[in-house]
Amino acid sequence: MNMLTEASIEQKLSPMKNEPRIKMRGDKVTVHYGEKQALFGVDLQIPEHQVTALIGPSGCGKSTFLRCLNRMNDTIDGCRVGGKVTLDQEDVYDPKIDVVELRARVGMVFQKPNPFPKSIYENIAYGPRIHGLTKSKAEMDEVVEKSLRKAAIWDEVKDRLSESGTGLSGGQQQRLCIARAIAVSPEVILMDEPCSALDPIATAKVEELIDELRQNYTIVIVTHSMQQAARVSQRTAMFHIGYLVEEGPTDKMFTNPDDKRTQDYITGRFG
Ligand SMILES: Nc1ncnc2c1ncn2[C@@H]1O[C@H](COP(=O)(O)OP(=O)(O)OP(=O)(O)O)[C@@H](O)[C@H]1O
Repeated sequence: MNMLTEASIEQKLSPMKNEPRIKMRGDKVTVHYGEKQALFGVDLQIPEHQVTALIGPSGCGKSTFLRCLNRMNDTIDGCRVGGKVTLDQEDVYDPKIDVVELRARVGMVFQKPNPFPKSIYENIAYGPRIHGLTKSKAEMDEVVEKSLRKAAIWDEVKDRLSESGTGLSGGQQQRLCIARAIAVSPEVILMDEPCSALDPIATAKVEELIDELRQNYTIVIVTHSMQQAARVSQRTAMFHIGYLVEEGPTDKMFTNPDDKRTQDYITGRFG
């Protein structure tokens, strides 16, 4: 009889050494908006504790795919998602899934900073409060401070926590929104062109922050900036008219892509 040793079982079950664990996975993902099909059978793995950049010409389906990962497409009338999306191997479209809890585990930062018209403190405290994550004012103070520190904005706002979040600069507002996403202890953070409304200095700060955040979180970012994808991501996925063209390590995608469409896009020949 062929006896499997403990070591060989371990080898079969665990991923190859140095290979990151796969945090999320899209399997033959399709999306329709009414009659119009926007995604065609997208297979994409999102490795844990890495930044995955989604690139491709306007309208190719990057944001649509991003929104499949935390079911934000559910909020769009007439939008239907097919195929499978998993988070830690759990089907996120399973009817048993609590969507509010899913969106706390898979948080989102949008293109335009969108703080609530409330104090800086309340912007952060709101999520932990509705999810019942803290038991006392002292605990909440700690969550607020930690989240703002992790989003690299604590020093700029610590003396004005009761002032409105909307009074901050655009770059500060975006870091506030990142702090708000962090406050509910997400595992994955989705970012849809998070720097497109920011100036180069604020952009550099947010990019630096993304790099620090990946130690604790898995990040998926949609970006139109090839320089940004190259600077912040470890993996890049190239989309074109609803199809995933190719994906791989960012340095390979930018120096030696397999597909001519990727080559043309990253060198600015189309898009
Ligand atoms: N709410 C919607 N209703 C109908 N069609 C939509 C909707 N959102 C997106 N689409 C269509 O789906 C396709 C993919 O759009 P999506 O926004 O995902 O592309 P994108 O690659 O993120 O584009 P961009 O880079 O311009 O933001 C496009 O043809 C778009 O017109």
